[in-house]
Amino acid sequence: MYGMLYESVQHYVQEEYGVDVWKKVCHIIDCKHNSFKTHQIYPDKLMPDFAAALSACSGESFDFCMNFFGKCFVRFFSNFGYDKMIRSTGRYFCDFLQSIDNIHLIMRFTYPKMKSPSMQLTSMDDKGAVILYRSSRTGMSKYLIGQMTEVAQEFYGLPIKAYVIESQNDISGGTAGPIKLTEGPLTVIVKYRLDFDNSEYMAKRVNTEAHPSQLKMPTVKLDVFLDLFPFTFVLNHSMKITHAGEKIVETWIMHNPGANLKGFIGTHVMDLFHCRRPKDTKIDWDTLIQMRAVLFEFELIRTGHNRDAYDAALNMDFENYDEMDLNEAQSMALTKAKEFNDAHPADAELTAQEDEIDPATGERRSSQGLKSILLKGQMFYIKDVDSLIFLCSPLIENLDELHAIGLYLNDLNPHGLSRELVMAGWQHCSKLEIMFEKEEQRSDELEKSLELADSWKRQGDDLLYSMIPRPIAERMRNSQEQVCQSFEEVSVIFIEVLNVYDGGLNSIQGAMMAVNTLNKVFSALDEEIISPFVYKVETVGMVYMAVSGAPDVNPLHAQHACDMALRVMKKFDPKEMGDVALRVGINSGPVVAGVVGQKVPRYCLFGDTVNTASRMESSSDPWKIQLSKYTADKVSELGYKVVSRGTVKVKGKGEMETYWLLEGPED
Ligand code: HEM
Ligand SMILES: Nc1nc2c(ncn2[C@@H]2O[C@H](COP(=O)(O)OP(=O)(O)OP(=O)(O)O)[C@@H](O)[C@H]2O)c(=O)[nH]1
Repeated sequence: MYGMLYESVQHYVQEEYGVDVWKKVCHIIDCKHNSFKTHQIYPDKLMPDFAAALSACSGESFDFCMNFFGKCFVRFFSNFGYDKMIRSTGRYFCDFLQSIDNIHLIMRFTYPKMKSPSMQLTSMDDKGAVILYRSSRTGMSKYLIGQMTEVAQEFYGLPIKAYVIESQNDISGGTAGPIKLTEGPLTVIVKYRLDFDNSEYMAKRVNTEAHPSQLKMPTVKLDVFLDLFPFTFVLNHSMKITHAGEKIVETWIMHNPGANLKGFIGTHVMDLFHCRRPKDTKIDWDTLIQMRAVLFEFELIRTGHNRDAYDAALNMDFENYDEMDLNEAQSMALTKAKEFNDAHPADAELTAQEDEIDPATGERRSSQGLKSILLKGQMFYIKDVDSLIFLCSPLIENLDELHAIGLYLNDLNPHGLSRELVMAGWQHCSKLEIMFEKEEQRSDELEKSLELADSWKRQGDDLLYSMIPRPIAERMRNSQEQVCQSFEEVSVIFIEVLNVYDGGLNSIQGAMMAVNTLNKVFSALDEEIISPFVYKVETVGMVYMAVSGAPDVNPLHAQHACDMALRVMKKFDPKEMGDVALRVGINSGPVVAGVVGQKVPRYCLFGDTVNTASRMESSSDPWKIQLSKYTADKVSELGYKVVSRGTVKVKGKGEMETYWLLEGPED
């Protein structure tokens, strides 16, 4: 179903129930769409699913929610100016009720893949009317009640009471069944009674029927009608075609090469046509008499198509002909007809061919993959001949379709609007195509720039998170607050790379070498940073600083710091490092952490714990891990092997008892 219907639901649920309820509804049905595009098609089942979810959130019934959604749609489509179209259907609500089908028909250019429902006004009286609704969707019957109620109130100031009097295949509640194109559409039929004050409209109708001008008109010969409407046909009580306009007969011959020219007149209408709209209508005298106010669409059944064959067939009698007299085109027509009948023996008697609906486009496609002609019009009863005449025009959307049917503009009656429709459709389509292409291009460009923005954002985030821990950065982004946090206890690790710079080489070469070595070692250390257990704080010169227990509080910070130090030592083989060596120091204790600086902001740690950890490193030995007593005590209880180094004179700290970390509990 087109996104416009879901846009209206999202808009008004948010407006009337709040954004949080809408989010909850989407969460309940696991709807991933943040918004809906008007002209994009979404699954039908979303509508009843939204209703069921809103019913669960609001406590209203499912039917109430579907009814509410129908009202939302009517309020919403005014944004597109469609309200003008509703108001222009007629003075009275009944005029509107007779035009709903036509509204959808007109909309088919804007919504080319629409599978719209059909609605017929089957009877009316002073106190209201009866509407017959047909759809290939289940679960929408209360949606329509909401729409009709809102249109009556909004556009006609008319309170109505609408209720279902009969229904087939409709389910209120639960999820709409999918439209099963392969097994033929599931047909939902619902008959509604609409109670409202219809007396004024009925009074007006009576006047119209008895209007003096109607009574004085002289009778008109049927041929005049058939000239004025060359695609028209006349039906008798048994639904056989008794008369027909010349263009419809010509088109029928063209589309049915080899058919008996006399096969059109006298044949049952349903042997020659499919009734496309209203869907699944029983074609018999009583029904058509009742539905004279309804717009019908009949599609000509075709068994093939060949313009030349048509020309030839026009001048030959397939019943009796002499092979010798045939001209080239006629023998081709004959051959074509024979080939076709041989290839389609079942179709030879012109049985109705089940044209598929192409699921992708929703278009009518006959077996030859070409379009069939669609006639749209109304049934009128002609008392003088006690027959029904189907006054119609071909519904042709554009020049391509006109050609595909084998017709020309001159075949269309000039006084009708068919020609304008074709040209407008063609211009409209070509304009629409241009607009759609532009729109498509714009949305592709938008898609690309969004992707680019996304990747820049990711790169920016990666850069930011390399300077500031992600949770801190997100806190700062959300609240713009300056982040400064104290931690009761963390473990700070300092690792220094010794003898990187070889003074023997000239300064540039030596520096290049140093940078390469440093980069290799620091990258290897980066691999041992396992978030959220250990966080890299910074590198200053040859010194690499990390912390466990901040920004993510972690009671096992001492173990994680020691584990990282032990992993680092195992990562390097002193024999392969030449003069280069590593020296590690760890200390635990309280720190304050915060982001400092506007340009290139840094996440820094402050406090004596840091200074002491640095001293543990600077007073350590190459390839050794020196722990403060506090850290050593914490980890030795957990199986880590430490050995006292005795007391060490530490700058700024005086005499300190320190420990070497030898191995972890698993080593
Ligand atoms: C005037 C503007 C209108 C527009 C542009 C419009 C357009 C549409 C569209 C695009 C759909 C979705 C069909 C699909 O995706 O296959 C739809 C469905 C529907 N429309 Fe309209 N419509 C309009 C007026 C109305 C009115 C006034 C009514 C009834 C009072 C109505 C009754 C329905 C119903 C019941 C459906 C649900 C589909 C179904 O039951 O199968 N529409 N319409
Ligand atoms: N990389 C790094 N080193 C730090 C940090 N805080 C303290 N240190 C080092 O820890 C050592 C001890 O710091 P302090 O006790 O303040 O001594 P200082 O007088 O500032 O520094 P010295 O000149 O080394 O004595 C110093 O070598 C500092 O450079 C820090 O946030 N990052």
